[in-house]
Amino acid sequence: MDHHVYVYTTPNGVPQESKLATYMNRQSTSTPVATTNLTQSFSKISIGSPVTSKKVTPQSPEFVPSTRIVGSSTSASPNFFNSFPGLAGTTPGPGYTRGVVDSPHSGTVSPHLTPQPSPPPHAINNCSPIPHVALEKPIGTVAVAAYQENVGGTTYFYPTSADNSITTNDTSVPGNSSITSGYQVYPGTPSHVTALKSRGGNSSFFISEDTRMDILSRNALTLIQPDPEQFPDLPQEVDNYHELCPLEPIPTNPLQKAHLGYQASMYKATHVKTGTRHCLRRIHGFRLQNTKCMTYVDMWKKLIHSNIVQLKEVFTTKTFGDNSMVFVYDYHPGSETLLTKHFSSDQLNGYVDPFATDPSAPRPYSHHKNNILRHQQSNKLPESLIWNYIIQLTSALRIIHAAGLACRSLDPTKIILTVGNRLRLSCLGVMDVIMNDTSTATNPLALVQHYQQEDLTALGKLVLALACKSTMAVQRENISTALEVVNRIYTTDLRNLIMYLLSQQQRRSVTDLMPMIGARFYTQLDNVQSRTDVLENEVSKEMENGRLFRLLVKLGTINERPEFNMDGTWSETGDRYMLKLFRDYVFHQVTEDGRPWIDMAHVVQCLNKLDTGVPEKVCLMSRDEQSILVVSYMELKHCLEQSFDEVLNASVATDNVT
Ligand SMILES: Nc1ncnc2c1ncn2[C@@H]1O[C@H](COP(=O)(O)OP(=O)(O)OP(=O)(O)O)[C@@H](O)[C@H]1O
Repeated sequence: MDHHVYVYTTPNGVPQESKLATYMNRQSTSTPVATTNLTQSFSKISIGSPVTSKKVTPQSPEFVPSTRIVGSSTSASPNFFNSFPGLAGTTPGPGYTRGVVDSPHSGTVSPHLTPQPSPPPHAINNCSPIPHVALEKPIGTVAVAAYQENVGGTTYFYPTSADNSITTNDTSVPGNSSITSGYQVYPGTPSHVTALKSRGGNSSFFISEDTRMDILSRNALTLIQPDPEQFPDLPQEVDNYHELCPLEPIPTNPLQKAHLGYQASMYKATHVKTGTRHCLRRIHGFRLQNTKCMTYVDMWKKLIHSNIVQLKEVFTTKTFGDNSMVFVYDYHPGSETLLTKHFSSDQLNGYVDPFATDPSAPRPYSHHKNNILRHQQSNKLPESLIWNYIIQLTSALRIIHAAGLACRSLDPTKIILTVGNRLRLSCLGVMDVIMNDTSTATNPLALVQHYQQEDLTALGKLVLALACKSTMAVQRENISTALEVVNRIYTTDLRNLIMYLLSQQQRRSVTDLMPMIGARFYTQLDNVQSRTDVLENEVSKEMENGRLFRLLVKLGTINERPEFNMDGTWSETGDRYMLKLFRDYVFHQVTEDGRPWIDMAHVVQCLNKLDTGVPEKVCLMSRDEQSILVVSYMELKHCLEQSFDEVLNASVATDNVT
C-alpha cells in the first residue's frame, strides 16, 4: 500500500484522526505567548544555521517535497540524512522550515536513522546560542500558528510566527562581540583540574569513583539502623532524639571508666523535628549538681570551626534507666579516632609498639634504644602528615583559646578523622560540665589559662606520640628516648616545636607556634585549595546531571502516560506526540542493521538543547518511518513545559480534592 496516497487524501492534507492533526489543532488554537524576552535576547548573535522568516514558495530551491523525503525513509536502509545532505545532522539547512505531514499509522518499531557521530566537544559547547532565561519557566516565545500549503497534492506545514525570526541571542557583554556557549552543558574538566588528576581529579562526566564511594559509604552509615535483637534495651526516644544507634559497644563493665570515673557511650541519633543526624555522647550515672557550668556549654555551642565537632546542646535524662548527661554533637559519619588510625596494634602488618617492650628486661639499654630507632625508621609517619595534623589542631586550639575556653581533652581517643585527613576535636565541653570546677573557682580566668597551658602540653605529647607512633612514648621514662628518636628521624623544626610545647618554664601560646609552622601553612593551603578545585569540578558535573535529571522527570511524566483526565490517548496526541517522537529520536535510534544506537553525547546534547529551547530544528520521524516532523527545540520545550504544567496542575487539583 502506498502510505502517501492515504496521507494526502483529506482536503487539508491531514487525516483528521491523525496525531499530527491533533498537533496542528493545538498550533492553530494556541495563544501566542510573550515573545519579548527571548527574541530580544536572541537579537544580536547569529548562529550557524539562521532560520529565515521568508515565506517558503514552491519555487524555493530548498523546498523539497515531502513525498521524496518520506519515500526515501521507507526503504530498508533509509539513510535519510545521507540522501539529503542538506539535512545531515540534527540541524536542517537554512530556510528549512516546513513540517511534513504525519501518517496515521503508528508503528511500534524504532525509526531507522543513520546515527550521526557524537557531537564533537566544541559542537556541544558552542552549537547554538543560549537564551538566558530561567530554565524552569515555560519558554515565552513560541507563537506557533500553523501555515499550510498544498503544492502539487503535497501539503506542507510550517510555522508562520516569531519562531522563524529568532536567530540570535545576546548573551554577551555589551560591546563584546563574542558568542557565548549555546546552551548549558558541562564543558569538560578544566585544565588546572586535569593537572591535579593524579591527586584525585577525574575526567568522566560523572562524579569520580573515589568521591562516589566515600559519599555512598557515609550515606549508608548515616542511614544505618541497629538490630533491635542485638540492642533490646535501646530507648525508642531520648529527649528530642530517636533512632538511636550505638557507635561503639555499650560498656557493661562498671570498671570500664572513660570520663573521669564515669562510663560513657556514643550513639548516632535523629532529631525528631529536623530529621538531622547527631552524635550523642552519654555520660552514665551523672547527676548535675550545679548549673553554672551551663555558661560554658553556651560558649561551646557558639564555637564553629572546621576542626571541631560542634556542641549542639546538653541535657539530662532518665530514659536510659539512670541519670545520664547527654552531649549532642554534629555527626560525622565514617570517623575514626586518631588512636585507631595510628596507634592501634596491627597484627597483620606485625606492628607492635616498640616502647611497650619492658625496659627493665635483662638487655642493655642501648640495645633497646636501637631497636626502637630501627623500628621507627621503617614505620614512621610522613612528616608532612604530622605537620598537617599540627596545623589543624593548632587552628582549632587558636579559636578555642581565643574564645576563653580550653579543650581539656586533647587525647588520641577524642580526636576524630574523616576522609582527606580532616581532623576534628570531638569531646568539647564535657570536662567543663563533669569537673564543674570552672564554675566554682574563685578566679575562673586563671583556671582557664591553666587549662589552656595544659592543652599545649597535651599537644606536645600528642605530636611526640605521633612521631614515635606510640602512646607509650610520652610516658615519663620514655620521653628522652622518644625525643632522641624524633631528633634522628625528623627535622629540627618538629623537635623544636615538641620541646617548646613540653617545656613548663615559660608561658606558652598557640600563636607562638605559627612561626614554627612557617611556610608549611602555604603547603597546607595549596593542598586544600587544590582539593576544592577538584571537588568544585565534581559539583559542576553533578549540577548538569541534576538539571538533566529534572528534565527527564518531566519527559517521563508525559511520555507513555496511560491516560490523563480520562483521555487514554493524551500522551499520544497533540504536543505529547511530538515529545514521544523526540524521545524516540533521543533514545531509541537504531543502526541500519537494527542494532540499538547508543551515544551518550547525542543524548546529552539533545537534552541540553531541549532544556534551553534553542531555535535549532530537529527532524523527528514517526515510528512507521512514513513521516517526518521538523520542529525546533524551542517548540519542543514549549510542548514539554505546557504538557508538564497540565499534569502538575491536575495533580494539585486532585490533591485538593483528596
Ligand atoms: N561526632 C562524631 N561523629 C561520628 N562519630 C563519632 C563522633 N565522635 C566520635 N565518634 C566515633 O564514636 C566512637 C567512639 O568515640 P569515643 O570518643 O568514645 O572514642 P573511644 O575511643 O571509644 O573513647 P573512650 O574510650 O573514651 O570511650 C569512635 O569510633 C569515634 O570515631
